[in-house]
Amino acid sequence: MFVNRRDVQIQWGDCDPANIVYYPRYFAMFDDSTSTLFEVAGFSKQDLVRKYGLVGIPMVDTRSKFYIPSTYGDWITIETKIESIKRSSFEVKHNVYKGEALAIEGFETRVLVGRDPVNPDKLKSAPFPAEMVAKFTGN
Ligand SMILES: CC(C)(COP(=O)(O)OP(=O)(O)OC[C@H]1O[C@@H](n2cnc3c(N)ncnc32)[C@H](O)[C@@H]1OP(=O)(O)O)[C@@H](O)C(=O)NCCC(=O)NCCSC(=O)c1ccc(O)cc1
Repeated sequence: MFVNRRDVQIQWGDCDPANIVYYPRYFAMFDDSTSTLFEVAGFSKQDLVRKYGLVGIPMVDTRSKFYIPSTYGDWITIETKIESIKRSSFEVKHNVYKGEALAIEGFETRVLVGRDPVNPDKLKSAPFPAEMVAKFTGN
């Protein structure tokens, strides 16, 4: 299974008056982590558009579980992987570590989409290309 890890330093502007990270900031970090996962796996946004004729990977379901708070100056490590792929939809898992400790779990269901051939103003789910499945899952 393909995994990407990135270290993120919490900034002053990420925090609320209680000096802990305001939770929507984690969702923005998770979005960056999913984009980075695709990029590092060799599927940049430009590749999705130009090579595969896709438009993007919109979110259809997401949630998180928060165990340990962080504040400005802290470093966290976000570990991201695709846990499963169906036809066009896939499950992304983010594990956030503070040192060795699991601080947050993030869950996403996303869908690979292209333009609807009938109405190009609309998005339409698209099957996962086999080479992308192989890279992310090892199958
Ligand atoms: C994504 C869609 C275009 C797919 O619609 P359709 O083309 O009609 O496909 P379907 O309804 O058949 O569903 C396709 C698959 O998604 C699955 N699906 C659809 N909705 C859901 C939900 N809510 N949960 C779980 N799975 C779902 C469905 O089971 C199908 O699975 P597969 O068997 O693996 O193919 C449509 O569901 C949609 O527009 N949903 C709203 C998406 C949205 O507004 N999200 C929030 C903002 S987008 C965003 O944040 C973003 C991030 C990154 C980007 O690059 C782009 C956008």
